[in-house]
Amino acid sequence: MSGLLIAGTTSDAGKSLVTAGVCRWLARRGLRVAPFKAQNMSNNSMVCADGSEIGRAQWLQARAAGVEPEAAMNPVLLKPGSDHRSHVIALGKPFGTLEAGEYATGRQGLARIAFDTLAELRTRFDVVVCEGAGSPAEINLRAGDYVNMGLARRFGLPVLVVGDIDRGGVLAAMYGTQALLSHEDQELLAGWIVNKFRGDVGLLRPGLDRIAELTGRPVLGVLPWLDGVWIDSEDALAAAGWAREEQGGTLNVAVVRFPRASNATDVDALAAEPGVSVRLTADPDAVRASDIVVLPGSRSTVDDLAWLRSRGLAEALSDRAAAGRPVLGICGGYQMLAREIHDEVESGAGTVAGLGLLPTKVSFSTEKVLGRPAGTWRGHQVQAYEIHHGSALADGEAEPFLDGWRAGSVWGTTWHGTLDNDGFRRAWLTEAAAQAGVTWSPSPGAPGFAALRESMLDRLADAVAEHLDTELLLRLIRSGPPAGPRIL
Ligand SMILES: NC(=O)CC[C@H](N)C(=O)O
Repeated sequence: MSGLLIAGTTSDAGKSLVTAGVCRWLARRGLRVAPFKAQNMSNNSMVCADGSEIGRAQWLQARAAGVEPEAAMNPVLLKPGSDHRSHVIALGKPFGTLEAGEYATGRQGLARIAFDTLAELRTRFDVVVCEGAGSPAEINLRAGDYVNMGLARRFGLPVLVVGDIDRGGVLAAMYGTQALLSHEDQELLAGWIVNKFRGDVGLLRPGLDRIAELTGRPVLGVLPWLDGVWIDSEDALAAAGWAREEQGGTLNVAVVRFPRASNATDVDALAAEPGVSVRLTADPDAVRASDIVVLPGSRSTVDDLAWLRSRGLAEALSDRAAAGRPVLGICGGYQMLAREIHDEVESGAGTVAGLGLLPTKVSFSTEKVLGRPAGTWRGHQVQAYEIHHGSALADGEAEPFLDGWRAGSVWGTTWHGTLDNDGFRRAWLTEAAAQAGVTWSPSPGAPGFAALRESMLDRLADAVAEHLDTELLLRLIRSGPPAGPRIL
């Protein structure tokens, strides 16, 4: 079998979820499927069983495929720490930093790693479904590209391009994408998928027919907008799908929108809980008014702490703590709650004062901690993962809370993913709601979070089966790009 590359006309066209749906659809047919993204830029990541770190989306796609997530599925992960600098993870482990200007020179070695990894992965799986990044029409990046057409050229992969009709301009984006590609690259372009469609597909049909005619490429199908399919977003907070949905709960949770939020998928499980409304905010009044406030992880703890202060959010958090209203800090957010932070590693700032809401001191070490710890809280099992350089030590009296501490209404842990554990999440929410003076209890019979994720993956695979020309999809995967296609 050959494989496939799923690219997009834009970022956020839905490539990750379409890839997840295709992975599950192929797995249902009894094939051994692996997802692959040569290079991901994201601060939402996951720790695999072997201790390697990969992008959250590839972890989800591996789950969709029913295989164990591993470093090879996302050999290069760039985690932006600022607008100009990314922390590079290669094959699941720290690999230094890359300045924006260094991409051209720094990338060659990374391209080699990605190509070697895909070559090896292809020997172990029946099909590898590759996901592109951004858009292949970013021709300014073509020379060093190893994620989009550069990857497809190297492996002779047929490329399907996903267009986002919800954003508008999808026909122009499809045509324009092809027109901007070189002849060599157009030869690999095999067809189109229209994504996130709401309404009557009959109205769209003449446009689709015309685009197929003009481009000489078939439209494999139109995937509908799927409500409720949003968890495990690739972009930290910015694209959190639940932020776009009406939730209408009685327990209000505010999640502080750090500029460098990381692993913010932690709050997905709160947004999925019946009776809970989650909002992203940078507004001190919202932080004061909400029942519960979550400080998520951060790729740049000290910088995001300074941002917090500059926005008046630090004061709002202190007021909450003084009034006994709950605040939960997770990893970077937990570090900020400390009395003091010593960091010569991530920010190089030395010693800075923390918010002083937990009796802890944090110090950063060059050694990165990657792990999948487990524990219990009030008798509930908790499976978690951790990704950090900074560690907190107690500097006074507090009640143990997972690996961290609780002092009054302020809770903190380095562990991510704790809220995915149904028993723990519901017990903690009940206790935090009581601290906030709100009566909230879990809805009997509400699905667990893992079951919700599974049903989301099933809905994606069902949409692939129902709306795409799956015969053509299989033919492309087996036989590669079409022979002699039209070149614009
Ligand atoms: N995952 C996180 O929130 C990381 C926190 C912090 N940036 C650290 O590396 O320690």
